[in-house]
Amino acid sequence: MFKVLVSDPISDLGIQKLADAEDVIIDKKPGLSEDELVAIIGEYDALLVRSQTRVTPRIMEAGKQLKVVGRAGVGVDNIDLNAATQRGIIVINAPDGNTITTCEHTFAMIMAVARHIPQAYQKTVSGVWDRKSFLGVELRNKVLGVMGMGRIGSEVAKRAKAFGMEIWGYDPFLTEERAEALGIRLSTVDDIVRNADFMTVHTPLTPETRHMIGRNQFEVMKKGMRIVNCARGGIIDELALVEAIEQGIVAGAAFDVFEVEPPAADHPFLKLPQVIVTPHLGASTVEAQENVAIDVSEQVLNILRGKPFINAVNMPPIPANLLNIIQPYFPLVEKLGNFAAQLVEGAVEEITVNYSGELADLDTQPLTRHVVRGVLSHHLGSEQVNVVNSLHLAKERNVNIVVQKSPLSRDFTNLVTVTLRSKKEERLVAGTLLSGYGPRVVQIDKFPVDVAPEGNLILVSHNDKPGIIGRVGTLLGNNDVNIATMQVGRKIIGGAAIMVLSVDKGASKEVLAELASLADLNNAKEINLL
Ligand SMILES: NC(=O)c1ccc[n+]([C@@H]2O[C@H](COP(=O)([O-])OP(=O)(O)OC[C@H]3O[C@@H](n4cnc5c(N)ncnc54)[C@H](O)[C@@H]3O)[C@@H](O)[C@H]2O)c1
Ligand SMILES: O=C(O)[C@H](O)COP(=O)(O)O
Repeated sequence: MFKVLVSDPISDLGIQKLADAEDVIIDKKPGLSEDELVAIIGEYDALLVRSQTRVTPRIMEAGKQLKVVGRAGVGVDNIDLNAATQRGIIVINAPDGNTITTCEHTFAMIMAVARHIPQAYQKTVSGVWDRKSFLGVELRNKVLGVMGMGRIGSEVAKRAKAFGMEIWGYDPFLTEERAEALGIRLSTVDDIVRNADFMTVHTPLTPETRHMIGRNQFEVMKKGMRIVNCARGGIIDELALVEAIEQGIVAGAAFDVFEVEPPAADHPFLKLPQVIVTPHLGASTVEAQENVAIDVSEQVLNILRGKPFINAVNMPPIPANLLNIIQPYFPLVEKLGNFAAQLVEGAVEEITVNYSGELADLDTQPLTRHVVRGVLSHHLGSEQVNVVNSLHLAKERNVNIVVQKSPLSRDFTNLVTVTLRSKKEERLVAGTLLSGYGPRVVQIDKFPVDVAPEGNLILVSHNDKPGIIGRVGTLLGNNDVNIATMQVGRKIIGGAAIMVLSVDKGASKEVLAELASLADLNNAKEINLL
């Protein structure tokens, strides 16, 4: 049974599928402090949050069973991604579910700041009929600067065009072609602050975007600018904005998000009549909350059940078409890594993965993560290592990872070769996915073999001499070790050879030692690939 803790208010309808799953128990405990979370998180496999819960390193540390933190929304700045990656905790978000809702809120803010709607409402309900103080401006023919042309920024731009606005956009990934397709002008931050009548920010908060609109920008800003922030507090320097309002540079501002949330009671935004505020409501619609909760629940369920998932933010995304091709290789390559790790003597210093054949043309990084997981889990345990932290753990241990690609594969359509180098030796295991037969190990060191990488295997290195197979079989039989299959590989008659036996149950250390002491037998090793 998987236990899931929901620590923020998340749509009940959205998490219904998770709640209905027969292998999941959900506990809803919104509003817990960090200490309270630390005290209970140890019993949970998954944590579902919105933006309120700060998922700190302490919480991750205490979450000994925690496999996934699901963010029902976009921003993950409340989750310590480094701590999650180090512990192999997958962090996923729901990036698409609240795009339109947040775009619509942004537009509501643009309209409200253009027409003083909240201020006028307040005065009217207080009994004052004031038709003079709230002269607004039209949106038509005004320049709207959009910083960040991602999901929300692009939707805002589309709607602004319908209002007859001219859109100037800035985004490091915005190309001339895309700008043209969107019908907007590709600009810079400087162009926008100098020329726009309205400006709206839709970037994440990063070291680069923190205070991207600050004193320097306000100094050169077009007088009478109206500014909207429905993205993240801190993209616009709040104190510099207050100064710019007081100096008459900025005519109005609409903020949904703040550098510190909730803002202190004496925050100048709450006093200035030119500033309108909402309490981080950008994503707060019935539809968006259902969407993000459904998206995140589905992925959390996939992760808990060991199925493929999308939207992990602490590992690169795998496009669906690539995933379809490489997913069947995940178990194979992980087993190759694990096989090689059990073969090699001494601490692994380098893992070389060679992809040949059709795989060589693809992005193989997800496969490499699985290979490394297979290698490291031999010593660190499969619970400790997963595809999120495998590369990180290898780097931490100074294990060098080399990836090679050879488009031509002589005997197989696809071949993955894993070579492990330690101070003592270098060992190689290669495998392929054979249509109709599944994963096969087709080479061990220099010897061609054909072995299914599963269960208990005994690997014997010996000299190719008559009678060896019989002696090995008799010894194992006498010790109640039943041989299911046997493969012998050699390069030349009478030379060095290997024997790979799949056995129904593992052999004891004593039996392996006895095997190794047989005449013409050099080594016997058990490989466990359960
Ligand atoms: N107020 C809310 O409730 C609410 C709801 C949803 C999203 N958000 C926030 O809105 C923001 C945008 O969300 P999104 O879904 O559109 O994200 P997105 O990832 O689709 O878009 C962000 C864009 O910002 C761009 N960017 C990054 N650095 C930049 C820089 N220095 N200058 C200009 N552009 C830069 C990226 O290239 C990207 O295209 C995020 O901060 C998100 O957390 C807020
Ligand atoms: O990043 C987001 O998705 C928004 O900021 C929404 O946050 P919320 O889920 O706390 O409303």
